Amino acid sequence: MQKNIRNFSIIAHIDHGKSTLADRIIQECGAVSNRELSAQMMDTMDIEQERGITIKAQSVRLNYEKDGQKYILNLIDTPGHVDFSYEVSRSLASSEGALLIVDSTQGVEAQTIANVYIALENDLELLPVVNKIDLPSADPDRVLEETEEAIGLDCTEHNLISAKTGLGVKELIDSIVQRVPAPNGDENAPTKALIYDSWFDNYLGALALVRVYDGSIKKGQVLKMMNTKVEHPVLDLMYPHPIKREKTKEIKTGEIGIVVLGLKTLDGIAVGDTMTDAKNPTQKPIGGFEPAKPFVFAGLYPIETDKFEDLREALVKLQLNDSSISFEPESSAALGSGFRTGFLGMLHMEVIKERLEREFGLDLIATAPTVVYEVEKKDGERIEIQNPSELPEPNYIETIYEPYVKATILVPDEFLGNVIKLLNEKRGIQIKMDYLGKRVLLEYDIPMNEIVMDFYDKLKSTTKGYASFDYEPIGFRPGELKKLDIRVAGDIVDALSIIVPEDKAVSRGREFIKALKELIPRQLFEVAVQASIGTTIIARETVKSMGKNVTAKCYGGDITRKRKLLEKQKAGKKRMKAIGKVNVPQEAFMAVLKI
Ligand SMILES: Nc1nc2c(ncn2[C@@H]2O[C@H](COP(=O)(O)OP(=O)(O)OP(=O)(O)O)[C@@H](O)[C@H]2O)c(=O)[nH]1
Repeated sequence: MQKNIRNFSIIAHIDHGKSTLADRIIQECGAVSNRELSAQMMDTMDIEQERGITIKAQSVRLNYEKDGQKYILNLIDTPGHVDFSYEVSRSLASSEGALLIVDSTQGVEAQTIANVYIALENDLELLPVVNKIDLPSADPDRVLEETEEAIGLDCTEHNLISAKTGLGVKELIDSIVQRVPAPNGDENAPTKALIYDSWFDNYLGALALVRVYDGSIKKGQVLKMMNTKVEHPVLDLMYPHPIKREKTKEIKTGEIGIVVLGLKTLDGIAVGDTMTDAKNPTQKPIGGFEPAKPFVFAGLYPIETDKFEDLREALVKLQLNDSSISFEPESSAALGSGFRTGFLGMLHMEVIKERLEREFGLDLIATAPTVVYEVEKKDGERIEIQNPSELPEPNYIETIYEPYVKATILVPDEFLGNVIKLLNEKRGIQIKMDYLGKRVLLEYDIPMNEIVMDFYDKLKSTTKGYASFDYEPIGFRPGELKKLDIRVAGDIVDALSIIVPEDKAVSRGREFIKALKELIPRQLFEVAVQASIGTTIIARETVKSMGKNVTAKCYGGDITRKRKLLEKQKAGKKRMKAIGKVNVPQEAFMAVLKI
């Protein structure tokens, strides 16, 4: 019965307590015994637990009884980080309501606002929930007032809770039952279901987590993915649960469930696609499908050149789990053979690199991340550039387009000057500036390239950690851009090339090679480090030679000490990549992030 189903998500700024609340609701509904209750059940991946962040959306089906009526509560946890905003939007599209969690010691933050926009686009009923009221510094009145002001949401009806102690959580569940609308799909229409998450299970193969809008999904039914056109019979159906999934023969209208298709890869099971009956398809798919698109690219190279095939195998395996990664072989004169790999954002890139090293035992060099540029050539052709070294010669280029984002920033007014200065340095364009009590809400359009560098760190350090930040891609705009090359000992190191705004080329080139000079260890000879645009050298530094022999200062006397020094020198080399005659450490490839 649809009238007794409630589908809801939890949205919040990072660390405001989503996962803690999800655990508490699960416990309150008796879905796990106390023995099974381990902290942060909803965050299941190792790296998620270690970093305390939610990467993949998790869902759970719960039973709840109120006034003698039995309800099914489907809780949809959403990823908390900006890199995964597309998953947030699909999770929200699967719900009728959302709990808007605000930390009573912090107040509304950038991500709260960004997520509310997505929720409102999806017409969700928003329930304001003020969390962490057990803390002495909690100020729920101020936080509620701020929520009304920043979001324009009527907060007369709200819940005050402590997800940690459980205070107010039962009342919150009652509010969910009362206020979140029941789904109202057409039970007799052809099957129509939204895939809002998909992943790979070693035993079961590809799994799709779906929300059924119309009709139902039955075991044995042949389903068709409307966008990718993949058709496949349903092998099994399950209800999602963090510990034990329950099998079912049918996922009915308005419900969520896991579809087992027995496919060996995730190909064709795309988040955002619509599933329907292959023989009796629905007329229109659920709107707004866009394939997850990598925004940030970097080269990944094995330090030992014979590990190239191992790296390929590892990437293939990871892609089974995470279809948003893309990779293509590339070769660099400096680094040898590797892969140009695409990620959803910087955090995603770090997580994948860490998993490759940890789970597959690979030692990798990663080049500096870059965004995707679009180049319109003089002959009219438009090409995509994922690697700065591929930029065509200037005389072939008509216009270079770069991706922009809409950045939302909340900052205490005492730091406003610092933040505006930083945004100007990063070529930001102010769209909006509003006061919220003693804090300021800023909206800026800003080139994405400026924020994949160390924008977030700089923002944090210039505001003593008080600013919060979120962003959303808004498309490409033309830019006055140039390729900056780095030469080490006279040779261009392709893996160090970057694309820079023309009017900042000289200053950034200078800073870049200054940083490189510090990172490239002294060699047996003097090494020139230069920045150039085309054939023009715009800056130069010299790494002084260390003299002929590290053992020279031992005067030939102490032979053990001499051997130790030579061994140390040898070990030091291993973590380096030899470029021509010069050994360059991993840090040098990330030096660009510091400028
Ligand atoms: N004192 C107190 N601490 C809380 C409460 N709720 C959550 N916390 C703590 O706040 C921190 C963040 O909570 P999480 O549940 O991990 O936050 P989250 O929003 O899920 O974070 P992401 O998954 O990374 O987006 C943890 O250390 C929790 O223990 C609360 O009601 N009271």
